[in-house]
Amino acid sequence: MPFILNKTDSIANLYLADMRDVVAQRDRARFRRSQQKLGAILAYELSKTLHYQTSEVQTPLGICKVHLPTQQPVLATILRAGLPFHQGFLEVFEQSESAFVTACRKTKKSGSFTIQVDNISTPNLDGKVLIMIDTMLATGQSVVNVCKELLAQYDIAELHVAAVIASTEGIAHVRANLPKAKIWVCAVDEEMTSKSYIVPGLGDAGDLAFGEKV
Ligand SMILES: O=c1cc[nH]c(=O)[nH]1
Repeated sequence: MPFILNKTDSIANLYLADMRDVVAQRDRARFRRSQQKLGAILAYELSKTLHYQTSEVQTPLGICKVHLPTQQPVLATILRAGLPFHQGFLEVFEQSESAFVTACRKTKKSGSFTIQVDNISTPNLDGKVLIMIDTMLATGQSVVNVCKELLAQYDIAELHVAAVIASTEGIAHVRANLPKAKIWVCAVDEEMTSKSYIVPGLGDAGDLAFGEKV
């Protein structure tokens, strides 16, 4: 089962409502900030499932036993929409390495499309925990295609997929194609338009954060 943040009431509901609000969205700095905050909150929730080991810290007054993560996950995102969400994760996993992906839609005459992964810039992922961060998990095709390429190249220890809003179809696609991935989302919406925008969703996350693309 995916982890769904808004199943429990918290202040995070406010940031998500802000991202969805057609008037508040006119302020793109606010839109990016809300997304960043949700990234940090989801990263904190996810951190509870990582591996920890006991260690010792010398304080000015003595030695304190602490329980620390054994590694920080690698944070991967798909340009450009995922950048503010990725930044939120990076605020929590401050020492993480990052991977960046460029991908684009190849639309057919019928209106359907496939996702072409153009480039992946990544550190070595062997033995690492990877979090694939994508703001809107709509069809799930981009995330699945990128993760499959990475899984074919590296022996990834643990795979997580994180999104602000996911469609039910996107979640089903990830679960069917990446059965070992753990899914982390802030909310799930039921519907999609014929152009694969999530409904009610929030619109085009990349355009809202960075300006309308031509
Ligand atoms: O609703 C959607 C779906 C994909 N990408 C977006 O930015 N919004």
